[in-house]
Amino acid sequence: MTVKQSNSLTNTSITTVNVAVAVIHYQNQYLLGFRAASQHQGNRYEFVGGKIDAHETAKQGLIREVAEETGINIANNTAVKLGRLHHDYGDKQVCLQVYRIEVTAQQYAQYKNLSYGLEGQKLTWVEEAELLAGHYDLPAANKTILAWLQLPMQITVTYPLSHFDAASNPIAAWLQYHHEHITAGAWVYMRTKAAGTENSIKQLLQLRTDIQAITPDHLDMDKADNVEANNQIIASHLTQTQLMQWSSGVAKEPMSYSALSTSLPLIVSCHDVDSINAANQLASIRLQQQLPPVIGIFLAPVECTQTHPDTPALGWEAWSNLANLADMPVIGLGGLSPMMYKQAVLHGGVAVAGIRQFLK
Ligand SMILES: Nc1nc2c([nH]c(=O)n2[C@H]2C[C@H](O)[C@@H](COP(=O)(O)OP(=O)(O)OP(=O)(O)O)O2)c(=O)[nH]1
Repeated sequence: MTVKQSNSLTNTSITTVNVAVAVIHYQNQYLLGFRAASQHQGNRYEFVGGKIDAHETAKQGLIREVAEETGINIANNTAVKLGRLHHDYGDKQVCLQVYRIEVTAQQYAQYKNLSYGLEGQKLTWVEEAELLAGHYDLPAANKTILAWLQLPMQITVTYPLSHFDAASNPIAAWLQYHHEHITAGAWVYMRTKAAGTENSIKQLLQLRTDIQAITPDHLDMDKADNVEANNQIIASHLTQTQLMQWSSGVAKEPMSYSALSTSLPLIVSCHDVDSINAANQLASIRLQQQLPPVIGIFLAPVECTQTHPDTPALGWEAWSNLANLADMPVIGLGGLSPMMYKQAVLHGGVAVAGIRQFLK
């Protein structure tokens, strides 16, 4: 069933098909369907899903479609909102409302040998690493979903350089501390909160080739002495202030697109409704311009923190309401520990991040 939606970017009325998409997995096994040749985007793999009926919410459509196509009842599973994305296929415009659902061990045991769905379509469980490496031919819109799925369950944030002000050489102290205390294989947001730290970040990446980095958007990593470490940099980060500056620039001159990283996916920080709306606008423009997507937002502070004692905490309920507004995966930040991952998921998040409790 189709719905009319107003596209705020072009201000024209277009017909968009709202689709519920279920990224169903059990640990690192993901369920894919195969679209029949006669269907739109036929002969491609897909996540289970289909059109949301006019009387349904996205989650109701998701539960119905999964049951109709596979027989799996996900009504009692947690559906984690990954995001919403518009895609123009030329012959059809879709708005995919994407959720990740981990089935239970019992459900997996019951359905792991399922090779055909209830509508006669082929179904297959595939390895996460192969799916994310692009080994399965999915519709073009799914490229963004795969980028979202790369996000880990937890992200470490570095201490700012100022934390080491008492040391005789704060930069050396920052480097040594993080060299020793970052956990193996971590994703690390390199928040030094200081200019001219490109080389320190690069040195840390050379010392810790096992980690992946999110670097501040204003840092020009190409300026670092040698840039081999760049393949460890997987995203660029925008503060809420940078995001709002970008947004007001676009409001003044709608056709302008300022020089945010065009080579890397973005992760942005948000604290309120206005910044989430700006992040959604940024994500939408990047999709239209076929630039690497906004893969997540840090939504903070969930709880009070030592680093920002004067900033009032949102609390999980307000955090959850804000997280719902975001068109991309949401990462909890502020006073959290890795143990709070499950709580974040129950409130609509995909990951947790922090400094102290994420370092060893
Ligand atoms: N199910 C699903 N659809 C996707 C994915 N990616 C993507 O671009 N799409 C598009 C393809 C289709 O244009 C649209 C889904 O519509 P559909 O035709 O499968 O919906 P439906 O099951 O209600 O279909 P039908 O019975 O009316 O044929 O969304 C995906 O991963 N899963």
